[in-house]
Amino acid sequence: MSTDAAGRITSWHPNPAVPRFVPPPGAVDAHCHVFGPMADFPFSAQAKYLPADAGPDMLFALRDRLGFARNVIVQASCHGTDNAATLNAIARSAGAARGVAVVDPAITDGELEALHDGGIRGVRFNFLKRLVDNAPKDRFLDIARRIQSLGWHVVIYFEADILEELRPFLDAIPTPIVVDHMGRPDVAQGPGGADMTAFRALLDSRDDVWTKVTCPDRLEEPAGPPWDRFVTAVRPLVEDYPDRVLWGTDWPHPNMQDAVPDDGALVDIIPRIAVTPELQRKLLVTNPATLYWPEERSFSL
Ligand SMILES: O=C(O)c1cc(C(=O)O)oc(=O)c1
Repeated sequence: MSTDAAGRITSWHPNPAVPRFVPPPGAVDAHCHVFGPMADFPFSAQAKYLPADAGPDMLFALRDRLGFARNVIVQASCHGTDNAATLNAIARSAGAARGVAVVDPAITDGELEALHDGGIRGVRFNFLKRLVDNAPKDRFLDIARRIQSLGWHVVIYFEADILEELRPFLDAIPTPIVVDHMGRPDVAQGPGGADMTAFRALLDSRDDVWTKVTCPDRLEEPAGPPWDRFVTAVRPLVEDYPDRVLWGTDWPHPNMQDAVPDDGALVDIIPRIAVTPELQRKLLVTNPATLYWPEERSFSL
């Protein structure tokens, strides 16, 4: 555990390996965050963790080291509903990042449009009690209806044990849905286990539910490569839903300070879950472009 004198936590690897796998041109790290810097972008009073600074310069250096071209920056829970740090990182990316915001239900339509102008293309609903105090489904649904006209989607983070309870809420969301970290299945159950079976039922219920095949470090305990159980459980999902999967590092790995993953090793998982160049291109290039840079996709199709 790395905590400085001010109690601020470092949850990322100090010197990640350069991966052996070379991502295809235009590859997107579609799930990462920025923390601060705190002097410019203070953390929320409700934050459940107090991280050290992990700002845009560090994120873009990692992107280049890993061989990626773009980032999708997901507002981290420690920044609450103030998206300034995420917007700052997008603005500093020279067009190489877009983002997902967390918004207060009282947000105005004008404020949503300003987020769109700042590169936001979705809102995140977080149901993890260790990360947020409230997850008001009725107010989330209201937001989901209001973002429809912007062409955005909903990103949702929940754990496998509440999937069934969430189904009526999920079914009512009128926009595409992206599920963070596959709704945290127990990957030790294997590809046909109860958690993956329930998650596949959600994917099969409509064709606009997407997922991020991310976080072997979070989903496999004890954490650490080679993450064989993650690969065994997730590879069939990539093969069966090749047009609805996204991949990301999850850097700077909020709350992973006791077992920080090496981002280079995380990238080297990709060819084990997406085993052909075509699957890799969909996972890393065309799928994220469809959600985050749709104006480019309409030209290339
Ligand atoms: O599992 C987590 O602790 C976690 C936290 C956050 C966040 O704080 O936003 O985001 C993630 O994707 C995962």
